[in-house]
Amino acid sequence: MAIGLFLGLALALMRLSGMWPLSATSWFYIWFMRGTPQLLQLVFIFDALPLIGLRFDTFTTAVIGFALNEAAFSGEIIRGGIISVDRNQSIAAKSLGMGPTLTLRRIIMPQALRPILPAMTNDTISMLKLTSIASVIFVNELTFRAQQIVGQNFKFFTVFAAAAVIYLVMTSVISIVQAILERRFSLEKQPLPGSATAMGRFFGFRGIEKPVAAPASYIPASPPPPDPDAVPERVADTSDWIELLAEQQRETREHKDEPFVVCTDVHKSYGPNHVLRGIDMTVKRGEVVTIMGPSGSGKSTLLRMVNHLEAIDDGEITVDGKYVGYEVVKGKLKPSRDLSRARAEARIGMVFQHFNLFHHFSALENVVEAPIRVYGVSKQQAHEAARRLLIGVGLGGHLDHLPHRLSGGQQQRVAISRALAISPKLMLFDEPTSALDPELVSEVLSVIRRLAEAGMTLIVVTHEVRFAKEVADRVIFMDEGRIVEEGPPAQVLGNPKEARTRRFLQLVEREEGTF
Ligand SMILES: Nc1ncnc2c1ncn2[C@@H]1O[C@H](COP(=O)(O)OP(=O)(O)OP(=O)(O)O)[C@@H](O)[C@H]1O
Repeated sequence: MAIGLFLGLALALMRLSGMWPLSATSWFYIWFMRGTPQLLQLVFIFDALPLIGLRFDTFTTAVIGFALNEAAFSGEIIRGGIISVDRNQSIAAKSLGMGPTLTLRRIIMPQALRPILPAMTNDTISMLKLTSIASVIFVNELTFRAQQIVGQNFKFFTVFAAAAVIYLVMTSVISIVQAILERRFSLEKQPLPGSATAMGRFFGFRGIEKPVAAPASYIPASPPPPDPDAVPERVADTSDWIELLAEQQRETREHKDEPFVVCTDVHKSYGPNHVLRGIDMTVKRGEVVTIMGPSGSGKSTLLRMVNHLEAIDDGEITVDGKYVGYEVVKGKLKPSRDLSRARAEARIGMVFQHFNLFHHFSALENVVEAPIRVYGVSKQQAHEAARRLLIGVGLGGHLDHLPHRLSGGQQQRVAISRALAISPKLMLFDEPTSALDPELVSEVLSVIRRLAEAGMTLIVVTHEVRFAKEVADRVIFMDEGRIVEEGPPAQVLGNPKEARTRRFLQLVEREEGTF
């Protein structure tokens, strides 16, 4: 079973890899093993392989046969689990500089295990019962042995009932392991009332579900335990936090107004769709730039290319004088071999429209993950900094809450804290408020406003005209993959030169009222 699972994981990863020889080999193996009777496979290993000098005893034959067969089925179950995890989870991990193995181990597999476990348990139980067919190669397994005993004493009912009880015990053990693992990887880490008994878990019923109150243990004991009542829901007084950020931005202040993000003639296509058509953009150190434009104009694509979440087709982008994820080889730009490391070194924080928090981690765990795993910060230091950041954005009472127990505005504030925890030199915001209810928008915007006050370099894709007027140093308006107009907010938003900008602003004004 264990061998089958291990091989199954390898087959699933091979099928999902972008390399077609691996993917095709895995596909062929799965197709063949699932398409041929297991009985034939056992007979083949036992009778045909000796012809080429591979001779195994009956027990080893059974182990190999079942493991190879199990690998094909578990491979597909594991692949199904992996692809069921939202793609945005790995995009968020990438943006934090996490490499493929770390992302698979820490982010994807713990979430994939939830759908994998029930299917895998079914499969294991089926396999266990199927072991009876090993008797054809004279493996002395349970059913075969029962038949032999019945042949001697003719007590059909007693002997077969005993065999059934032994099977039931074995399959029950597997079901209990499943229940324990499901609980371990459940998003409901806190015990659910009505489902806390082992019997309840075993049989899969939950009793009467009641709303779960946050247990007292939500508030960590040290350092300073924040009182949930004392931390208001609005963004807390963050002088301490702002000081920390302002301290981090010292270099920014010393070199203020130097070019920091430089995009030169950047092009990007998705198939025939030419999304970016020659973008030239410079963002200075400490500058706050908002990018606006109609849907599909390429704003998010441009943002994702700054930290190399998307590759550039033509042109170049530098951040702090360096290419992110490219190296110059013989005068030409080549993708870096270690892209995750390049992203991590660039220290670019990114906040997404749909937050992309890691669903299986609490708010605090979301924030400490990259500092500990990617940047090697000690656990204690990372936890202290994360608490400080989360308290700073008014979430001191929610440190141990999983994302689905937080409102959209709270989730976005965790996402901002997570990006800030890597001490970014640049923050990218991709429509950070467009998935939020109107009353939650201001709590997120006020955090971004504070980052601007701390002197951080920010590029914010947003349609919040009032926010852009108040906070941005410059507004860039994009349409059809080009920059149509850029300048100070008062000019671009108050008195746009281009008819296209005017039309867009009129539409936004109509939707959101006067700004
Ligand atoms: N991964 C992708 N594969 C294929 N096409 C894509 C991909 N990402 C974006 N596009 C396409 O590129 C174009 C620009 O998308 P992008 O998300 O950058 O626009 P946007 O201006 O940010 O729009 P919105 O405000 O709606 O998010 C769209 O036509 C979109 O369908």
